[in-house]
Amino acid sequence: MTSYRDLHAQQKVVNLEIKDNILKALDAVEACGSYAATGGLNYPMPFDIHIRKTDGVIQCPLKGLDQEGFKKIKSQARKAPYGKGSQTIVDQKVRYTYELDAEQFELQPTQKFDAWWKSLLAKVSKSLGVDASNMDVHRYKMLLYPPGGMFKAHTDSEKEPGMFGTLVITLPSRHDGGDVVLRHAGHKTTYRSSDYRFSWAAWYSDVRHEVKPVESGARWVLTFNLCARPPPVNRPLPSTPNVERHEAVIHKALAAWLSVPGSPRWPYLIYELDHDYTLASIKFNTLKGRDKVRAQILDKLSKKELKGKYKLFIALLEMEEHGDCYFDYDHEVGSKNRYGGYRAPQPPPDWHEFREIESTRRTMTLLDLDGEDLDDNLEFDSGNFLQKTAFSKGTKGEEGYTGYMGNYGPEATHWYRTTALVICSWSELDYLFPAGWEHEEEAGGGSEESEDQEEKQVKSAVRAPPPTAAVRRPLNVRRVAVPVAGGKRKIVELIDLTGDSD
Ligand SMILES: O=C(O)CCC(=O)C(=O)O
Ligand SMILES: [Fe+2]
Repeated sequence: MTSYRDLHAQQKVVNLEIKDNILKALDAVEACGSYAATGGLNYPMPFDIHIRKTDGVIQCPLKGLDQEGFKKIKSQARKAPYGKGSQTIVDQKVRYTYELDAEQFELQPTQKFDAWWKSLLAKVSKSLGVDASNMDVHRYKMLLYPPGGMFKAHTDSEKEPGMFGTLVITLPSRHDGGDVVLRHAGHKTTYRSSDYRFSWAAWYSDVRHEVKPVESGARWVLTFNLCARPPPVNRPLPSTPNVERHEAVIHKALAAWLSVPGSPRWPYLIYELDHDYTLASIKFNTLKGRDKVRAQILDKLSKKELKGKYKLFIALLEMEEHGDCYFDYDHEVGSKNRYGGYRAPQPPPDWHEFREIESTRRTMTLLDLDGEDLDDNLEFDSGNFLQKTAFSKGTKGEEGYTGYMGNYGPEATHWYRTTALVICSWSELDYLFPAGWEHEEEAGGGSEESEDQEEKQVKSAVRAPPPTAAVRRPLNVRRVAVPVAGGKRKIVELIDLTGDSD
């Protein structure tokens, strides 16, 4: 007969397997890029633009397009058509923008152009998950959107052999509206070119996208065809990442975890992100590359197929290690040298190894995907990390050090920080919020919702009252070791009063 102990041990093995499968499923997302990517560019631009005319050239105003510049460019342009079946037609209700062909204008590079272009293409190819050395980029059109200018939802046709995507560079011209909304496999990305002076966006050709009407000003862009090099004959073109396949694998792995009956399963799981984010930048819509794809998949599953089963958070986590450390008396207190002279104490090194450690792990901030800051300073268990070594990415953290104090040996504190996604089972949210939490229960089940409804979805109000036992401290505290009398060091807390402290 199997004993309770054996059963327990078996369950533990099953649970470890479940955890491992979730880790593998999330790590696998690493293999693919995003279906679309966007980013800002540093001004000034490393090129000038000339528009060719029969009787000369128009030098484009790159400080920002004004009325006069707009008129000049428009005078050389035509209304852009769009493809309808095998025809191209002009219909202002579907597409309203002016266009110039690649032959009508010239980019005149400055000295910095080559390095700039290389680094831009590296960003584009990395975010789309394409090998940069196999990508050619061909200038295609200059587009000018007047107020009211727009382009209804469409996918891009293959403008030349090997084309698999589009790159857009938005040139300096003030405008409101004109957002490009990109949708793929139930996911949505918005490229708000009006937020930048100079910026880029890229997407795979099969990604459905629309340019929302420009409300004021003019939107001025260059478009480029992203092509596979050399044009493949029997080789498939780079294509949109198979987000659905990843989604299915992650769904299965999470469902296995969520269906384990109660304890001893992990009530919440922590997945360390690829990139580092600061308190200011840690938000769902500022996640980068694969972090974003992972968060999008987990978010979608939590709202659809696994609705009501788990809640997703983004967190900035801190591990604090405190303890006695090894001490070199002669080094830090000073000593006599062999000629009877005195050797002055040396400043302690920046980093000390511990003899014994006590460690605690806390959240510095915990946000839901709407950016709502739910709490900080919640203790968490590193056993919930999916990665085998938590805080693995970081190099050495920060150290606070108290030197030799007569009766006491030297002590040090090390702090490490990392950012992570926290996936918490709905029924066990109180493990994460031990002092209790209030929420509007999210209905279980996996009903499909329309995109509009989804956007309007009422925020689930998870509120964690301050933990009673935990000491709350301001978020933007930095602890540093400062020298004090006698060549010693003391840990002080520096509080940045300019930022928002909790
Ligand atoms: O204006 C843009 O950013 C995109 C234009 C576009 O979708 C296209 O030319 O196919
Ligand atoms: Fe397009």
